[in-house]
Amino acid sequence: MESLLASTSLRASSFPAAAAAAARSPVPSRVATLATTRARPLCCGPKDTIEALARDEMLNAVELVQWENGKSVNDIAASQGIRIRRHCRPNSSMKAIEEEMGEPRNILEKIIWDKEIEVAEGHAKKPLKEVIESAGKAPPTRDFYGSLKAAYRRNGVPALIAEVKKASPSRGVLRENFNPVEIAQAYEKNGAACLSILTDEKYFQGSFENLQKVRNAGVKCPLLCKEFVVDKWQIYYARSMGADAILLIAAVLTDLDITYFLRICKELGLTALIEVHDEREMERVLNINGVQLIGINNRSLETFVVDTSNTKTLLDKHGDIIREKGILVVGESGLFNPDDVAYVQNAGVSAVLVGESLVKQEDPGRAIAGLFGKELSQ
Ligand SMILES: O=C(O)c1ccccc1NCC(=O)[C@H](O)[C@H](O)COP(=O)(O)O
Repeated sequence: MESLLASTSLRASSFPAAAAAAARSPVPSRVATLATTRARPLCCGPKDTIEALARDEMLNAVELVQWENGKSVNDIAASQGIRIRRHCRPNSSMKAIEEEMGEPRNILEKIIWDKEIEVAEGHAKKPLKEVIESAGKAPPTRDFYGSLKAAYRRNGVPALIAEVKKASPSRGVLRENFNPVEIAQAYEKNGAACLSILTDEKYFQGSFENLQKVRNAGVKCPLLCKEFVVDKWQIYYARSMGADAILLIAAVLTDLDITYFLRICKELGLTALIEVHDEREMERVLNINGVQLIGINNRSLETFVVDTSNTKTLLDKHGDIIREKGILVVGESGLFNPDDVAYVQNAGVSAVLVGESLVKQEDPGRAIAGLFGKELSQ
């Protein structure tokens, strides 16, 4: 493949802000050679991302240089501490991919590799242009962020994002008799501020149809599409199926991906919940403009280890800057009782995302009062 920047003539010199930044950049000699560099082929790359961000001068000079020099997506990701690799071969068989790259190193990487193939199939069935049109015709979004803020103020305990979750890779099937609409309605009736609907089929037995069904059943709580986003197609698709918010996982997405996806979310009126698990991811995300909502996952998606002290550790270190920026924090995973909720509330979260401990109960709606030690008002 020819270099993206070479083929689209997106060079620092074409973009005044990038060129100015280049002048200040610590790598002036490399920048100076931009116009003449014959770039190596890219392994793959979010072509549209680079084009759109370069057009709007949102790329800095260093990023441009990286692309111009043919750094692959995986090189750029690794330079940001991202351990999850992309295979970037969505039309190949998994066998061929594994022959080249070895087996996925952990469950998250496995999910992402399957997702790359699944998204390419989605594109083939419903091209991006069509999905964008459908997203444009969807009923307006409801305010996910505002709903969390209001519920926290109203109840004095973290606002609840209740998860409609049938199964998970770490726990297997959580609920045999699974009716997503009934569960969603029970959550809403019992004070959930927002709902999270898992849409991954292979690992969570969820679906985009579940999201659509819940939306069409008249549930008023804003809905988070809980998906493993690797491509903008999924964001438009989620909106077209009724999502009000979408999850973006920092362990998977580069800073550039997050920046670009945030821009798409803004255009669509979607709230983005940016999920972090460790120090490095938190630092990266706090340096990205436009972040409103950060989820701290207590579960490592690579090892499945759940540790609620993760929320406290990250907030002890970054709480001040988070409050200064007006960012809301969601404590995610492994919350089972009022003590767990109080612990993450004291650490500084304004909301919690809870699946297993609710969905496993016979009456998931009634389980909410058990989780908080009191009834929540709607
Ligand atoms: O839940 C898993 O096993 C899992 C595995 C790999 C990637 C993601 C996974 N879960 C997503 C979540 O983070 C949770 O569904 C969510 O935070 C709720 O957690 P819980 O209350 O512990 O069900």
